[in-house]
Amino acid sequence: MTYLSLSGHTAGRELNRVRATAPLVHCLTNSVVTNFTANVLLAFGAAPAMVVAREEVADFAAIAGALSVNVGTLTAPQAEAIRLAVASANQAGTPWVLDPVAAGPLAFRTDFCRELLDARPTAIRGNASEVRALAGLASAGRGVDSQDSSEAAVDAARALAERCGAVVAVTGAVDYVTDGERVLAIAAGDPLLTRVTGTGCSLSALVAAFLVGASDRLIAVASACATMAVAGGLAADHAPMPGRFAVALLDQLSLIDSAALEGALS
Ligand SMILES: Nc1ncnc2c1ncn2[C@@H]1O[C@H](COP(=O)(O)OP(=O)(O)OP(=O)(O)O)[C@@H](O)[C@H]1O
Ligand SMILES: Cc1ncsc1CCO
Ligand SMILES: [Mg+2]
Repeated sequence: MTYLSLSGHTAGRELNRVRATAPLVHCLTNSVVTNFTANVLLAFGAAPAMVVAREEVADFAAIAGALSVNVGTLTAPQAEAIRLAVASANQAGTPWVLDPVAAGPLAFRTDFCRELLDARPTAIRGNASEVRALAGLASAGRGVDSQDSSEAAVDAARALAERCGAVVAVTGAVDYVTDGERVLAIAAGDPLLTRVTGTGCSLSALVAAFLVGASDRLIAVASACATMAVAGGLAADHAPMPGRFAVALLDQLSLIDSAALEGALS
């Protein structure tokens, strides 16, 4: 398969577009990464709000710019709140992102993710095993092959995107972002991004921010992925240990600009 590459110029234009509006992102995320996710959005220049009560989520999802849903520490009450938020987002035309943390081996969250796929997320952002698990659900036995390769992950992402009408980002050493037809590859980042909790989860919230007002959702999602990956690479240059890296990542998310993206992406 031929992958398209995201130009630094395009990603930089998207970055400027998002920063200029400081979009409000409603996050229903897991308890491990809630604080880090809020800090990632704030550092970049978006506005987070972790409104979680079932009594409030529907009202808030209708006025937020975007909604980010993450099942990492899913509980039955949170699932109920997510249902209400997603229904309200869909009714209001608010874009929403699904982060299917650990979908596959655990029945409760996997069944819930299946239900959420039927509610048609605007975008899905997960790692390879999560995307392959969801694609297995979505294809209902259509047989996404089981090799552990990035090609299999891209096949799974495309199958999932076709089935749901979502843009799917499958992240790892290289991020692949697809709408089922086009596939953009982003080769950036640093392995330290995997040594701190919540980089993927907070990227999903950043994806939500980039979807607000986007004219091309594939480009918007890919640009969010590029922003996190390039900021991660710059942070690793400054702080090559996990603790300092986590802090440096926030710093680089605040410093990153279109010139940095143009310099880092071919
Ligand atoms: N081996 C790697 N080298 C460089 N960058 C990586 C590598 N693995 C992941 N990344 C980057 O790390 C970020 C998070 O992606 P990852 O696939 O690890 O998410 P995740 O598994 O959902 O994370 P979490 O659930 O811990 O939040 C992305 O920006 C991705 O590009
Ligand atoms: C460590 C962990 N456990 C549940 S969610 C989470 C954060 C990474 O997704
Ligand atoms: Mg994750």
